[in-house]
Amino acid sequence: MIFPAARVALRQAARGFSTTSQNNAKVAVCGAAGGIGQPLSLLLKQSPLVTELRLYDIVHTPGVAADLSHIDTNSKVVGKSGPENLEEMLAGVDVVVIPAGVPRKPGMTRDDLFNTNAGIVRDLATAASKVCPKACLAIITNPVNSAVPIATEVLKKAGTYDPKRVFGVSTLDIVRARAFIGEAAGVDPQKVEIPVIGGHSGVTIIPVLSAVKPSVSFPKDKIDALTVRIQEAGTEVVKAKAGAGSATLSMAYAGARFALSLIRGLNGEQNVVECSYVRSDVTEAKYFSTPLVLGRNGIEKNLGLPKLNDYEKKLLEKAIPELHANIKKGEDFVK
Ligand SMILES: NC(=O)c1ccc[n+]([C@@H]2O[C@H](COP(=O)([O-])OP(=O)(O)OC[C@H]3O[C@@H](n4cnc5c(N)ncnc54)[C@H](O)[C@@H]3O)[C@@H](O)[C@H]2O)c1
Ligand SMILES: O=C(O)C[C@H](O)C(=O)O
Repeated sequence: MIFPAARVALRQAARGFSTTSQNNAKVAVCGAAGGIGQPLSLLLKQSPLVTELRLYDIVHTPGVAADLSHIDTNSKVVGKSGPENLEEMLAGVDVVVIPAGVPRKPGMTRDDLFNTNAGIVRDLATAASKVCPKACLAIITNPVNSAVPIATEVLKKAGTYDPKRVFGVSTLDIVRARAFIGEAAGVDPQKVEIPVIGGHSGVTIIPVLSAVKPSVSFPKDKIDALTVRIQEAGTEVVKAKAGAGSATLSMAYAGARFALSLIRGLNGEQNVVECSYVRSDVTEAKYFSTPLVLGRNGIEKNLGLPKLNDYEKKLLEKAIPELHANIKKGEDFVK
């Protein structure tokens, strides 16, 4: 028996190209000179799926671009600073990755970043709506739970909104869950599969430990500890960095994984699945992260809620009011 994905690959091979050889993606990174932006750009520069990398920041971007452009991979790198160059950097790109904005310091919540970062996301989405209206937006900037509604409202006003193309990047929650579960269960984290659903802050982060593959069974106290650690992992890093910012390297890894998955989907590769915080009717919350099949138009299919046990249903109940409040705050900012 030939599986559907294999059948597609065979058909494409017969037509003279493979699913991964259509590497013609133009990617813009906004916030490219920052703690996340620099290593994220490095990882994208290393990928054969990226043919052009456009780097934008309010400072230092030409230097980062000059540095990266000396790497011997087959992609062009350009970088410009300052709002007067933003539209040029975004024009016609396929994917815009946004790690622009301030990070947390110890004692702050992600929501405390709203006042500074909301305007940054609004302005970047406004520029994208003008010069790359078909691009997929991957928003890393916190608070993600409010930033995605902000970008959505901006694009709606501009008449360019496509819910299949606006993503809040929650991939770091998956990456962390795999690392912590791998460590706890004594298995290779790369072999661990787990959906982390909901949003990207505290109680809105819902690791579905009952769905872990390969199946592992943890006692109740371990499930509690793992759940809280995954929910509070960002704060763990903020505390450890002691005022020098939040996760940057693991976020760059996660951001690159998500951006490259988007490109693989856009290229027509089959069965590319990632969890991401998107417009959703899966729960009462207008935006919610669930596993998504990525394809030529962004979201190909929302795979919906995984089966939840009673413990996970309680986590979901706790997450919804917080998500409602975060979403409303983002929407109200643009209205
Ligand atoms: N989604 C996640 O899982 C996740 C993980 C880690 C961090 N974050 C968030 O990512 C953001 C960036 O974190 P960081 O550690 O890279 O911060 P950073 O301060 O090191 O870098 C941010 C960069 O954004 C730039 N910037 C500021 N205003 C801009 C604008 N208007 N246009 C373009 N660039 C602009 C700054 O000049 C800076 O270079 C923060 O909001 C942080 O909370 C999200
Ligand atoms: O915790 C933060 O402020 C950054 C990010 O959202 C994270 O999860 O590491």
